[in-house]
Amino acid sequence: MAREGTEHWPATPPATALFADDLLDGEVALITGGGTGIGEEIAVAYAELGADVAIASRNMDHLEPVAERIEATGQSACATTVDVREMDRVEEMVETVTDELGDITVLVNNAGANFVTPTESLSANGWRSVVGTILDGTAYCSMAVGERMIEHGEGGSIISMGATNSVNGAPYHAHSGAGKAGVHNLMQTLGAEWAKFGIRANTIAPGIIETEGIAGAVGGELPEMLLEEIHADRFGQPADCVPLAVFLASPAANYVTGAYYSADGGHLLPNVPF
Ligand SMILES: CCCCCCCCC/C=C/C(=O)SCCNC(=O)CCNC(=O)[C@H](O)C(C)(C)COP(=O)(O)OP(=O)(O)OC[C@H]1O[C@@H](n2cnc3c(N)ncnc32)[C@H](O)[C@@H]1OP(=O)(O)O
Ligand SMILES: NC(=O)C1=CN([C@@H]2O[C@H](COP(=O)(O)OP(=O)(O)OC[C@H]3O[C@@H](n4cnc5c(N)ncnc54)[C@H](OP(=O)(O)O)[C@@H]3O)[C@@H](O)[C@H]2O)C=CC1
Repeated sequence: MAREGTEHWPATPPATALFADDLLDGEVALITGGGTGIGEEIAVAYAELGADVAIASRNMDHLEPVAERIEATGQSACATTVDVREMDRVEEMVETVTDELGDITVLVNNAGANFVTPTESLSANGWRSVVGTILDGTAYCSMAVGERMIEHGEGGSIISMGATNSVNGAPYHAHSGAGKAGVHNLMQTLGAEWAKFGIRANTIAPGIIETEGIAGAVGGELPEMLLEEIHADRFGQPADCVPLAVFLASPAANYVTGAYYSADGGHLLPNVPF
């Protein structure tokens, strides 16, 4: 099933082959959900490019092996548990990371949740569990880290994982689509409000990326028929999302805020002439 690359749509090379190896020297990055999938790939890439990296999620079993991968690059790591749906846990996380690694300069709101279900079968608790993680979690982490960035006075970069499902509706994952649309709007708001503090806020919107998380969300393997909608004729891999996350964390994006970048192999583009 995995399609890492095809003749016309080869695999995205590792960050070390694309960027200067000191690009993120001096940065302290916090990546929520950094123990699995896309977040893990971003965490390791940031460390390989010189950042100290903190990762946080509910389950320490996910985090410890990734912290070891970060340390193997020679950078410092911090692994700490958090449920991003709870503001007091988020505040504790930010305190722990700041104590261990110093002031956070890059926040990646990557923790996510989804499952596929008809909306008429979606319970209030099901809605809350997903929207709480995606939208409340992104807001709480951005507010807690943003407050520190403002106090510290040296700006920073906030990067949130959106999704292409935020654009044209999200049949059978209404909670996710609505939450991700809110995430993009929130990044635009913060980009506007916090520009005066030198804080940039941007959204990356993956298409369909092969991870254990999405397999769980769709209840098994991704159906092959979905490829008919993807011009690249392959599903994405976590590595396909990394270059945008590196770019947005780096000085290359010093004039970029409120932006929305998709990494979706053309999933959002129409494939019929009418
Ligand atoms: C087709 C093409 C697509 C193509 C899809 C393309 C999508 C691209 C966009 C985004 C993709 C991704 O994010 S992929 C990444 C996904 N990653 C993850 O989901 C990882 C984290 N997930 C989780 O922790 C869990 O799966 C999740 C349920 C979301 C939260 O767990 P919690 O322990 O907080 O919650 P729980 O107590 O288990 O459940 C809370 C409520 O949700 C309900 N619930 C849980 N799973 C349910 C399910 N499958 N169907 C109905 N309802 C469900 C429960 O019954 C509860 O409601 P009550 O019974 O009423 O109490
Ligand atoms: N894969 C895809 O096709 C797409 C993914 N995305 C988005 O990209 C991001 C990464 O997705 P992907 O790598 O596939 O998914 P994963 O399921 O691998 O990653 C989600 C991560 O979030 C953490 N997490 C979930 N809920 C919480 C919570 N309440 N508090 C703290 N951490 C939490 C999980 O760790 P733990 O269980 O330890 O808490 C896990 O590490 C998500 O925001 C997702 O919505 C967007 C579009 C498509």
